[in-house]
Amino acid sequence: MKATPTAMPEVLVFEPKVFGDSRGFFYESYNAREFFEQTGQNANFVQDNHSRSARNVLRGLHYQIRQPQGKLIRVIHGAIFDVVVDIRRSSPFFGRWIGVELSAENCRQLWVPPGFAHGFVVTSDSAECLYKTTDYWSPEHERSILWNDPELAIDWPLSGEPMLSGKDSHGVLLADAEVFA
Ligand SMILES: Cc1cn([C@H]2C[C@H](O)[C@@H](COP(=O)(O)OP(=O)(O)O[C@H]3O[C@H](C)C(=O)[C@H](O)[C@H]3O)O2)c(=O)[nH]c1=O
Repeated sequence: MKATPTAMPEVLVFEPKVFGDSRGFFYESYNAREFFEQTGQNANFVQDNHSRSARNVLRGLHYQIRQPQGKLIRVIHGAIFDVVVDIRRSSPFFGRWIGVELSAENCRQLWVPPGFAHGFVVTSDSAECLYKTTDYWSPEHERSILWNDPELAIDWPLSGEPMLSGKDSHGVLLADAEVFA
């Protein structure tokens, strides 16, 4: 598992070693020892999530203001443009975003530590995402930042208007959001 820092160095792209043969392929999708070696963190993942979305579905930008979740995201069908926003006021990257293509094809995974808002848009006909989280879902602590906040100016690869949940249609601007110290 090779880990590559992104423009926000705490956010890492993992590329697993994929063993292909005439039967298909095999790879370790998670290895706690390797995760620690690559991140220096003993992530205690407590929840696995699985979502499926159609093209142009945009989920996000979500975070939990309490019980913030670290997330290890991968795609097992289709492709997404995965976006992370640093919402830690003390960070030199506060208000900055990065986007990474995760797909069943590239087998890449994204490690998003606690302290970031997370979202993605589906760029294939459909996509299935699996992700581990380091804390439990806590709906009362869930917050949404508006996907098209002009201050963030995220360059979403959209083909037309995105398909949003009611919650995501009413996200708040970063300037008005509860953020981390
Ligand atoms: C997140 C979550 C949701 N739910 C229930 C609540 C709703 O009845 C249903 C759909 O929830 P929601 O519309 O919040 O799902 P997403 O829009 O995919 O939310 C996720 O999308 C972005 C990309 C994230 O990073 C988070 O993991 C998460 O916020 O699943 C649960 O039962 N457990 C959970 O952990």
